[in-house]
Amino acid sequence: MVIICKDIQSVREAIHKKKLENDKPYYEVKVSFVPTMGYLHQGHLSLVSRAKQEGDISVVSIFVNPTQFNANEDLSTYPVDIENDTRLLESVQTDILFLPTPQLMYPNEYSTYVSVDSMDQVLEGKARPGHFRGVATVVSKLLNIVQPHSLLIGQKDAMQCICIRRLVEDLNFNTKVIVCDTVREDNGLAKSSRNSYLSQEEQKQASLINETMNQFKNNTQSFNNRTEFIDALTKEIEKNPLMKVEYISIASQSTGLEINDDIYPPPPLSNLSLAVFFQGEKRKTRLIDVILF
Ligand SMILES: Nc1ncnc2c1ncn2[C@@H]1O[C@H](COP(=O)(O)OP(=O)(O)OP(=O)(O)O)[C@@H](O)[C@H]1O
Ligand SMILES: CC(C)(CO)[C@@H](O)C(=O)[O-]
Ligand code: BAL
Repeated sequence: MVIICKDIQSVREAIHKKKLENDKPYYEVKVSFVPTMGYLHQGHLSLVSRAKQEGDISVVSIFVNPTQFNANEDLSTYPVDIENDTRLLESVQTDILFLPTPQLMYPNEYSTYVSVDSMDQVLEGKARPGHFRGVATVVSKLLNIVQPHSLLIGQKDAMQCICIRRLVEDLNFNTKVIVCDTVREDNGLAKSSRNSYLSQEEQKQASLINETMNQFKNNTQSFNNRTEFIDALTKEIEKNPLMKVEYISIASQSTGLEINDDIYPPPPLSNLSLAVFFQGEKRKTRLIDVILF
């Protein structure tokens, strides 16, 4: 059974007890941590499986972090299903689930924020002002609470990975950051909690995003420069009238900053990432994806 902890003291005690119960000497027992916003899917579970390989105690948090949402984003409607999440976490033998409330994480007098300044320059940071400040703040708090040896995050959120790596290095957290591959549907659509906003038919249409990204990545020689590449990819995706490209980025995998215009084709291992608004029948959904050149 997964141990469910709703406050900071109890999650620290649960980790301490698990360390004592382990056959290894206390200071050799390793804790792996997977922070999430819940409504779990196979992408999240792949991180937990990796966490179990990396450490002796697996801790997952579910917290829909208000500070990383803008006023016009979907904080109030973000999908929640703690019962099903708990079942899924038990199916992969998670040891501890931390379930804080907004009031616990941000009490009334709360006033400290962590900003990774370089994230203001990356396209995802410009598109979501304040978002990475919220991510960096909550991840710092969670790392201080759980004090894990390793932190497992998903490559799908490529700019978030850059933000968290920078944060961990700059603030000397004693934690190894492990970035895990994106888990996809059979048709290539990256698994995401927000896919639940789309119908099955809409998800099928959304899978064209990844298919088109891969086609373009394999055809860089058909374009003279990066502007032509990005314009053509935008046009191709927007052939579907339900899809509107927010941005397409060709960026360094380590900084998230755009690769210089005169460097074309993009160097191996740079990121091709994007955000697309999908106007579904029920609502508009912001989808992101990333592949490597
Ligand atoms: N398809 C996926 N494959 C691997 N990891 C993933 C995938 N989707 C999300 N993750 C990772 O799981 C962690 C928690 O993410 P989160 O709870 O926001 O899920 P999400 O599906 O990305 O949600 P959203 O739809 O809101 O973007 C993050 O490190 C994220 O990168
Ligand atoms: C890392 C994270 C849990 C911080 O709230 C969130 O941004 C997410 O789920 O990717
Ligand atoms: N996985 C990303 C969380 C967010 O979009 O806020």
